[in-house]
Amino acid sequence: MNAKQLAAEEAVTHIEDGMIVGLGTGSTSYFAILGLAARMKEGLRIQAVASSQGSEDLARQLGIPILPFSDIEAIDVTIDGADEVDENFNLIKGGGGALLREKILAANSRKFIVIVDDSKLVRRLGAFSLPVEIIPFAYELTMRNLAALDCKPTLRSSEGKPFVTDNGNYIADCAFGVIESPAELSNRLKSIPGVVEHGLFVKMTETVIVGSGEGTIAYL
Ligand SMILES: O=C[C@H](O)[C@H](O)[C@H](O)COP(=O)(O)O
Repeated sequence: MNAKQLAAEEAVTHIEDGMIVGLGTGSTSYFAILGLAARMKEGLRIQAVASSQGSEDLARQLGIPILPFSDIEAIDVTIDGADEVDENFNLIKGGGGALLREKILAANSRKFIVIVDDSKLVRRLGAFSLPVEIIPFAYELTMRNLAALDCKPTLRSSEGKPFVTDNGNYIADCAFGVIESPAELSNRLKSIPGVVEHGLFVKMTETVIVGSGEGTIAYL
């Protein structure tokens, strides 16, 4: 079993009958969705909400019931991956472009479990370019304002065209280098008109499960 799958399958053991589960996005969350479906075959009863169309489609294919958001008050547990995790449990997310919906789910969850392989652990965030979701209107100006925060923004592209998120927006991948203060940068990013959301998750989780290539699982 690979490191991502190890972490994902451990996270799935936290899920109990009757829970509403938030489904993350990405290659690690993929294993969590598979693990939930496997536990449902053994009798677990859950309902889910998804952080991307891709995760929703996968869950439906596997028979996991998806609820409309109008039907829920809160999410019991969300399980999701991350691109970087620092020693204070701050995260960079959005490598797959799903950061906005992921952050909405995480912010509305009683428990947010982060699952990663050990390559994602860093002392300080920033080696991974920070994904920032921006609206397409005048995106060139928004990217100039991002650059003024002392980063190098690159418009994410896919097959020669701008990558478009599930929300119809663009992603600017911002190379900051070491991020000294994630909380301060978060506020500065959110004050730029045109920025919808960014991939810094500051103090949003208390549970990080790490799988390693050696087959071990650790709780941070
Ligand atoms: O937008 C994507 C998400 O934030 C992912 O959870 C993150 O990029 C980690 O992805 P993976 O599990 O594929 O490394």
